[in-house]
Amino acid sequence: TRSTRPQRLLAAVQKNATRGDPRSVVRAIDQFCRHKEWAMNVGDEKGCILDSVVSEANPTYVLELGTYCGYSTVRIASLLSPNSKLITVEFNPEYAKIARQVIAWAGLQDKINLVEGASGDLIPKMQEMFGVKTFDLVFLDHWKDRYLPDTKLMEKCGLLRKGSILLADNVICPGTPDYLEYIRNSPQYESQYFKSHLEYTKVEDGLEKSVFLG
Ligand SMILES: Nc1ncnc2c1ncn2[C@@H]1O[C@H](/C=C/CNC(=O)c2cc([N+](=O)[O-])cc(O)c2O)[C@@H](O)[C@H]1O
Ligand SMILES: [Mg+2]
Repeated sequence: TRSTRPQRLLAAVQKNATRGDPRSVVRAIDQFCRHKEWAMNVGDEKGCILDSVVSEANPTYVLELGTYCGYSTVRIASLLSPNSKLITVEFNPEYAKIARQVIAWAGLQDKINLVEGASGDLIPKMQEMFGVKTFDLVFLDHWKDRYLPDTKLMEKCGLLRKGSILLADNVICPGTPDYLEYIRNSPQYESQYFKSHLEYTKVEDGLEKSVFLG
């Protein structure tokens, strides 16, 4: 049977990227998506904004919601300091299988915990499963109608501390109107919009960075 797009993306990584070199993995995926087949990675333009937020936060514990093929997983983990951890959540086993191989090719499997399942089920178990108390940074990039419920769930489970950063992809395209409305009007968050473009296109999109005030 015909291969899937994630399988072709992985093949492009294995063909064009150097084992153990995360930046070459990121570059190989961006080349593939820009010149061969579009895919819903955060991409190179928004990726630079992601890099600056991660570097500035210098987080010890990171949570990513929606691994897909592991592009942003690798991009974030490549910037983390030695004893920090990225936990990434993915409920599609096919995508998880591809992402594990992309992460392994980048040589980042020791920094990353990919856990298969639905965010709504796993968020309440983060403390017991991984010994996490709170997350310093959360990257939201899963189904857009899950951003708000999962943010409220993280608040309820005490996974956010004063200064925790939420960084949300696609707040314009495809758009997360209920999340934006909540987070921009809540006295518990200080938000900032980083205008950019939908990955590999000229369509407007952007990232919303929100600091939890506790
Ligand atoms: N509750 C949940 N728990 C665990 N994993 C979950 C989940 N909901 C979704 N996922 C996973 O997260 C990814 C979904 C991303 C949706 N992004 C998108 O739909 C998307 C679309 C466009 N676009 O259409 O241009 C551009 C983008 O940057 C996008 O992120 C998939 O890998 C999916 O399996
Ligand atoms: Mg996205």
